[in-house]
Amino acid sequence: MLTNVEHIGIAVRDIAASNDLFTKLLNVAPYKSETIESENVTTSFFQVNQTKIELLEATSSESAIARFLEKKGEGIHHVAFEVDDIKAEMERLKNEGFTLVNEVPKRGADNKLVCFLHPKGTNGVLIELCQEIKE
Ligand SMILES: CC[C@@H](C(=O)O)C(=O)SCCNC(=O)CCNC(=O)[C@H](O)C(C)(C)COP(=O)(O)OP(=O)(O)OC[C@H]1O[C@@H](n2cnc3c(N)ncnc32)[C@H](O)[C@@H]1OP(=O)(O)O
Ligand SMILES: [Co+2]
Repeated sequence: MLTNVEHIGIAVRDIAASNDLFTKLLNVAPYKSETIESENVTTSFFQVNQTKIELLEATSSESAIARFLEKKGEGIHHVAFEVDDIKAEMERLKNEGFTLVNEVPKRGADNKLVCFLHPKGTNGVLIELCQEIKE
């Protein structure tokens, strides 16, 4: 089951400058900054009541964020929904005809397992599913 909008991902060119901008905008500092080598991104997270803003800067030209910035420029990159059982949701959505970008959940930022749905099948919006890792 999809529970809530866990975060909104925003692609930025300069995460240090955007951290300052969003700190002023939201009147709160980021609670976390994390580089995810497997995704070639550096992230920072701001808590806004029940949801979060994730800023994403590319660390390599191979990054999905670098390609997005080149084609579309800075802006909203994805919407992430929290799920209680990511494998069950992936199976359900696949059976509904959605295209999973990754067939196996992968480790994302902020202690989550994540899966993406291709934007070509979701009205042009990249959707992320994420489930908290309980250790
Ligand atoms: C930090 C971890 C994690 C978290 O825990 O929160 C993250 O959020 S990581 C975020 C970065 N990682 C990803 O986005 C991984 C998933 N995305 C992908 O694998 C790829 O971006 C893609 C969706 C499969 C597309 O890549 P690719 O097939 O290599 O081709 P293009 O980059 O050329 O794009 C093809 C096509 O799709 C459009 N597109 C791409 N990204 C988006 C997007 N975010 N929103 C909307 N549309 C998007 C792109 O414009 C191309 O369209 P056309 O030019 O019309 O063909
Ligand atoms: Co994300």
